[in-house]
Order: sequence, then structure tokens, then C-alpha cells
Amino acid sequence: MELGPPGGSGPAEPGPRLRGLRGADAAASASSLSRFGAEAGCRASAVAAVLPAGGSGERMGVPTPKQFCPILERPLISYTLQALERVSWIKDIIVAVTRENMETMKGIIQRYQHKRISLVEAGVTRHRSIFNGLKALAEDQPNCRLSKPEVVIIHDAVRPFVEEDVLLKVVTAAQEHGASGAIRPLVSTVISPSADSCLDHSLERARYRASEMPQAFLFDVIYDAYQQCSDYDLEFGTECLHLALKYSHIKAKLVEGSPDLWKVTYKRDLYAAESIIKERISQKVCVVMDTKEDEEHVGHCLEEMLKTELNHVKVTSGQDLQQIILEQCYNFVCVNVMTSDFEETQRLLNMVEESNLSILYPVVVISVHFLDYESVPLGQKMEKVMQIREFAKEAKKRNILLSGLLIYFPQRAFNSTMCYFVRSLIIKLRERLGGKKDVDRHG
Ligand SMILES: Nc1ccn([C@@H]2O[C@H](COP(=O)(O)OP(=O)(O)OP(=O)(O)O)[C@@H](O)[C@H]2O)c(=O)n1
Ligand SMILES: O=C(CO)[C@H](O)[C@H](O)COP(=O)(O)O
Repeated sequence: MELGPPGGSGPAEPGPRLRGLRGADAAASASSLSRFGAEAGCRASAVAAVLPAGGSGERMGVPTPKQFCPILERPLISYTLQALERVSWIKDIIVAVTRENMETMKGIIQRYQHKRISLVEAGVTRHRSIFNGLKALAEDQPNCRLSKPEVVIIHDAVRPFVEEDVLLKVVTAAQEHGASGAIRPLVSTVISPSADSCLDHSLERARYRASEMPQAFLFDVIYDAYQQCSDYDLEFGTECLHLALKYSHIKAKLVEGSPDLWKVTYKRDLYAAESIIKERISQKVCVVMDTKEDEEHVGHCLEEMLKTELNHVKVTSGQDLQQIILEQCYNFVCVNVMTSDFEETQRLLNMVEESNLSILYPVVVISVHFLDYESVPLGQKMEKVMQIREFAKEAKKRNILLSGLLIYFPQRAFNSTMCYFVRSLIIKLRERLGGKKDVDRHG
């Protein structure tokens, strides 16, 4: 294989397409991410990921293994898969699941339309599950369908909040050092108790770190280590970086991870994960105006007003809607000033539907209609706006929560009225997103 010495005990020379990434800034810029994506994409299977998902979740204390526990009605593992799938340069994702959960896993893949996934049978310990995942990528295994990657990421199925930047950091560091893993500062001091449960000694907390996931390895480094390691390691070991050190003599490069990398372990972690997901979804709102003119005049002022409330506000007259949907925005306010019909809202609904966005979470769409009371007879226009009820019923079947809002006001006060209403609306929406299902669907 062109990717460096097979079975070598030292770090292989990075392949030509990845070499350009060496020394990438820790906070890798969006442009370098896409460059990596594009470059890695040129050579199939440069990076693969193995996800151990064969545990029983004893510490969670519920009958369902934690990776299949629902968060906002979707299994935890589906969030982790989504986080990895978003990274286009990860070519294969190997998930290790127990035989008894194989059908459940296939059902999840189908229902949430996960891509690039291969399933292997889990082992009785985490290390054995990971080893099975690696074997699926190794060339020396019979019936190997996948191609051996240059770098393999190992990530727990129960750490759903992994971001592309940390994946890029560990992959880049693995390129250079042979192995790499995310770390976090310790929150408690580590102590060693004696046999009679008295303090034997304690470690100086500032000198130690918690080892988290993701980790990344040159494939040959970690596969060799697993092939050589003892049954004791496979049975009781908890650290892949340690195997790379002990058997392949590679000192892993440690990179600082984000606080959200923690592993869902106890029941309360499911509640924490749910809150993080809600917070993330509700922070992104897109306001769609029905004219370019309004986008320019009012959009800027609206964006400024909303920046204090939200992390991501986008005001558009529709030309970049496709891209906004691709970036997974789940909240839309469709502002109609020109007309009281639903062409624009319908266009948005069609795009949302085509994107399959609402398979993962409910999408909230509020269709706002500003009508000038001096020129438009209320009864006539109300009739049209009331049609929103029918639209809402249909949309709900596809997990799109549509509301309609009619604002009747004098044209001369248009700009300020519109900014005021849309802002109040979005603040209300944010307050209610905690209970997203309760958002009024019929306006
Ligand atoms: N035989 C095993 C055991 C664990 N894992 C996976 O390894 C990851 C991290 O392990 P851990 O948090 O310890 O999961 P569990 O073993 O399920 O939890 P517990 O220790 O509470 O039983 C999880 O994604 C888990 O599914 C695995 O693939 N195969
Ligand atoms: O800690 C780790 C870092 O190496 C691993 O992520 C792993 O989660 C350990 O899992 P376990 O709870 O099975 O020991």
C-alpha cells in the first residue's frame, strides 16, 4: 500500500494528500477543513472510523444498552453516527454491535438514513470490539470488503458531541506521531486507596489528564498492537493509546478536547445530552424574506437585533436556502410582505422535505404575513391565511411544525413594525423550543 511501511513499528510517512495538513493550526480553519475534505476525498479510504457499540451499559442501570437509549426520541448512537457522517473525509464507519442488537442497529441505520456504515460483531470487552472493527479494515483478513485506511479513528458510540475540528486534530497528529488522543483536565484528584480503604497516595492533579475519545492511529500501528497484545490486555485494558505505546512503541500526541466530549455513562448523562442537543438546535434561526429589497433594508437591522439572543441568525431572501438547510438549521421564520399566499413558505417546505432534514428532528416553520390594513380588506385576506391550517396538518405528518401568523398594520410603519414583531416572535420561539413539540402548529 502506498501509505507507509506496513506493520511498521514507527510512524509511517504521511501520504501525499494528507501531508499538506501537517502542523495545521489547532483551531483548524473552515478552509483547511474543506481542503482536507477535498484532498482526502481524492484518495478513497484514507481515513476510517471504528465505533465500539457492544457494551451493556451497566452503570446506566436501565435494561436498554445506553447506546440505544432515546434522546428526543432518537437513539443515542444515531447522534454519534450523524456527527461522524457529517465529516465527508471519513470514508468508512465500522460499528461493533452484539449479535442480539444487530437487527436493532440495522433498523436505526435504515430509519435515520445513515451512510457509509458497516457492522461487525462486538466482542465481550471494549478492546475486543475495537479489534473486531479493525479486522474488518485489515487486508490480511479473509472476506475483507473494505480497503485498509491510512488512519483509523476510534471513537465511543456513546460520545455524541464529537466535532470535525477535534477529529481533524487527532487525525493530523496521528499522521505525524503515529497515534493521538483527546484529553481533558481532571475535575477530581486521583487517589490510590490501600487494601484497608485508607489513603495510600494521591496524584498531583495538575500533572495528569483524563483520556477521552476520539483517538486516531496510523492503521498499521494500532492493528499491530492489537495483534500482539495479551489476553489480559484485551480483557481488562481500557486505553488504546497504551496498547500503541506498549506494543508499537508509539508515544501518542495528546490534543486538548472540548468539554462536550464526555462519555454518556449514567442516567443523568442522558438528560445532559438532551439539554445540549436542544440548546444547539434552538440557537440557529433563519429568517426568509420574500423580497431582496427587504433582506437588504430590514435584514441587516434584524440581524443586529437578534445577535444578542442567538448564536446563528441568518436573514435571506431565499437564494442560499439550500445551503442553510444543508448546514442543518431547524428553525425558519418566513416573512411575507408582498403577498398573503404561501408560495414562499411552500417553497421552503418543499426544500426541507427534499433534504430529509426532519427525519432527525422536528423542523419549526413560522409563516408570517404582514398586511397593510389601509389597502387590504381583512376578510378577504384572512381567508387565504387560514389555509395555513391545512398546510400545517400535512406538514406535521412529515415532522415539520408549521404555524401561521397574520399581522395587520399600517404600511407607513412597516420597517420598525416588522423588526419588532419578528424579534419578539423569535424570542418567544426560543423560550418555547425547550418543549419543541408544544409549539402551536396551527397559528
Ligand atoms: N464489550 C463491549 C463493551 C463496551 N463497548 C463500547 O465501548 C464504549 C465505551 O464503553 P463503556 O462506556 O464502558 O460502555 P459499557 O461497557 O456499555 O458501560 P458500562 O461499563 O457501564 O457497562 C461504549 O460505546 C460501549 O458500547 C463495546 O463495544 N463492547
Ligand atoms: O476512557 C477511555 C479513553 O481511553 C475510553 O474512552 C473508554 O471509554 C473506556 O471505557 P470503559 O468505561 O469501558 O473503561
